[in-house]
Amino acid sequence: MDALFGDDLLPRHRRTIAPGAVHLPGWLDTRQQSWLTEQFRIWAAGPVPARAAIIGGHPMSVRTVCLGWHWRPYAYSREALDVNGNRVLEFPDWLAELGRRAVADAYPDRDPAAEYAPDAALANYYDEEAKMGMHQDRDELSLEPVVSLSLGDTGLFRFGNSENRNRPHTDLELRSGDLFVFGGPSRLAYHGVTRILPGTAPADCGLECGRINITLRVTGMAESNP
Ligand SMILES: O=C(O)CCC(=O)C(=O)O
Ligand SMILES: [Fe+2]
Repeated sequence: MDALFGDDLLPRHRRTIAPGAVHLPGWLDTRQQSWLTEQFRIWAAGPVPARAAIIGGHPMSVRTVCLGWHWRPYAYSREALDVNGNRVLEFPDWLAELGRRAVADAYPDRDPAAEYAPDAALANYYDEEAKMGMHQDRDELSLEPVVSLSLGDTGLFRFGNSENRNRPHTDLELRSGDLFVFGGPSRLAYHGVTRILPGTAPADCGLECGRINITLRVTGMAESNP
C-alpha cells in the first residue's frame, strides 16, 4: 500500500501553515513552469548577472537576480550597486498580474480594492548544495504579502515564527509549481530553505537540476529613493 500510494502519488492540498501563510501545491502547470524557467535564464543573462550576495563577509550559496528593484543586504536600489552598477530589468506587467492572481487565490476573502502591486522580484537559483538560513524579509517598507513560486528540484522550506529563528516552525516541501504566500500576521515570520532534494525536478519543468525560487514583493519605495 505504502509503495502504491507513496507521498508522490497522493494529492497535496492547499494548507494554511500559519495565519496569513498559505501553501498552494501545484499552482503552476508544467508549461508555465518551463516558461518561467526560461524567463529566469533571460533575466540572468541581462544587464545584471545572477550573483551570490555577501552576508557578514560570506557569499550566500544561492545566486540571485532581481527585477524592478535590486536587493542587496540590506537595501533596495534601482542599480545593482554591489554587482556591476547596471540598472536592473523592469518588473514586467505579466509578473504583476501573476502576483495578483496568486494573492487572490491565497486570500479569497481579501478586499479586492486592495490591489496587489508587486514592484520587485528576487529570483534565486539553488544548486544541489545550496540553502538559505532563517531570516525575515524586512527590507521592504510595505507589509504587503510576499508571493513565492518554486521551480525545479524540491526545496525543504522551514516557516517559523515572527519572534526569532527558533521553534515553533513548520517544515514543508516546496515542489516545482508550488505557490506559497505569506502576509498579514505572518509577513515578518522567519523562514529559510534547509535542503534541496536532488533529482526531484519534474522532467518537463525546464530545469534538469537545482531549484529556482521567485519571490514577488512590494518594496514601498518611491521612485526618487536611491
Ligand atoms: O527559496 C525560497 O523558497 C525562499 C526564498 C527567500 O526566502 C527569499 O528570497 O527571501
Ligand atoms: Fe525570504
